[in-house]
Amino acid sequence: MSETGSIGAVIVAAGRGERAGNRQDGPKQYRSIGGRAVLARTLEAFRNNPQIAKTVVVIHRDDHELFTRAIEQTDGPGSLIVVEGGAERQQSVLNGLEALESAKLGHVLIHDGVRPFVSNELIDRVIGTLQSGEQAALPVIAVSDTLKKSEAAKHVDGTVPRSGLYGAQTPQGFSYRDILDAHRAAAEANKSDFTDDCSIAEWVGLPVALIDGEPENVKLTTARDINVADEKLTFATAGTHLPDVRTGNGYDVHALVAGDHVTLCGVDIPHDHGLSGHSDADVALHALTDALLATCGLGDIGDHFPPSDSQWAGASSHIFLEHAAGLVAENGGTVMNADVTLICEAPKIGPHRADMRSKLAEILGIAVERCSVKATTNEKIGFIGRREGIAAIATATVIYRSNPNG
Ligand SMILES: Nc1ccn([C@@H]2O[C@H](COP(=O)(O)OP(=O)(O)OP(=O)(O)O)[C@@H](O)[C@H]2O)c(=O)n1
Ligand SMILES: C[C@](O)(CO)[C@H](O)COP(=O)(O)O
Repeated sequence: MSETGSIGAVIVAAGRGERAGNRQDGPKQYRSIGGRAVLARTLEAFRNNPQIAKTVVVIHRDDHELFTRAIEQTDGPGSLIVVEGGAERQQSVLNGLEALESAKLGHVLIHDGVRPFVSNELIDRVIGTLQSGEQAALPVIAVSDTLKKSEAAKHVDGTVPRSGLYGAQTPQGFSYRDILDAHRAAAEANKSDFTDDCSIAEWVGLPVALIDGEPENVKLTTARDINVADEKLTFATAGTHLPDVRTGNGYDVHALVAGDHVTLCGVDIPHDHGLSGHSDADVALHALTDALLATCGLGDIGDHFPPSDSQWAGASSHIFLEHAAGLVAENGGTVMNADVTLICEAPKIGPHRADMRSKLAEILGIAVERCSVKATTNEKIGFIGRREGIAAIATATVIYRSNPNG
């Protein structure tokens, strides 16, 4: 295909995701669904389509770090162009289109970074419509609910006939030059209230062809949308609706000795003592490793990493948890949740809880919502109460596609 006729994509991901709620792990496009960031999945969908020659992703200026982490969950950045977005979606799209100007595209597809379930067939359908001569292609779903109108959102003012009404999806496809000119004209006219790109095409008088959208191609807008997407992908990985659910628990304890920090759930915490014992003596990761191994009856951490083996002295305990998670996966298991309780008088766990949960999520490759870290003191009773040691109890739940021991 000649350079002039090639097809580009603009993926907008610079929004703040206000309706999904602000959270520590960033706006919705960086939340984990089925173990990978929403945006990583969306970008992969476009990368996997051989017809797309050039892709630009538009991100928020504060999100470079989050974006780098999301990209690590794909095959890498490749020739992806990254630009910063604006205050409104419309501005973000324009920035993305401008960044593609030197690519001499024939057509461009504009897509929401938060529609990760876009299928290859839908991308092909949009491209096919453009290649058949249409100037703009819009995937839609006919409205199927009865529509009510209400100004005050209290009582119904009337019923809107739904015939001829459609919900608009992305990717929306255009002749590159037409949509760039239309966006520039809208910016020049200070019109900034367009919620999709076809509205801008309509505003400049371009004909927009309707094509079939896909019900699965939802826009993740609310926290519920994200939870539903995570469940859908997690169950798809588990590959079953009659799950073989296994629960495992683990317990570990290590002595407090002279030192200046402890490592718990993979997080280094400054402390007036250190922990002694196997590897970095991270009781939490050791207990959780045992809990995971228990779900498939594969013994305990000592069987896999004997304390007598000097290669594990001082080792970082995430190696053990990763290994256990790998065995679970090899046996057809999907980790549904991990729960750790730390039992210690000090240090305080609360300030580190979020980092610990993120660390567990990262090691296990699951959403942070599926990881829990709790702490309790031992009410100054016994060896823990006397600050002689720290203990951890862990529970893991895993769904197996088939009997792991069968
Ligand atoms: N200034 C903006 C606003 C939105 N978007 C992107 O446009 C897509 C669809 O927007 P929406 O679902 O409305 O996302 P947000 O604007 O992030 O959500 P909210 O309105 O709840 O804050 C998202 O991929 C979002 O990241 C963008 O690139 N730049
Ligand atoms: C472009 C869009 O996805 C079409 O449905 C949608 O309009 C963008 O989301 P927003 O919530 O309107 O910003």
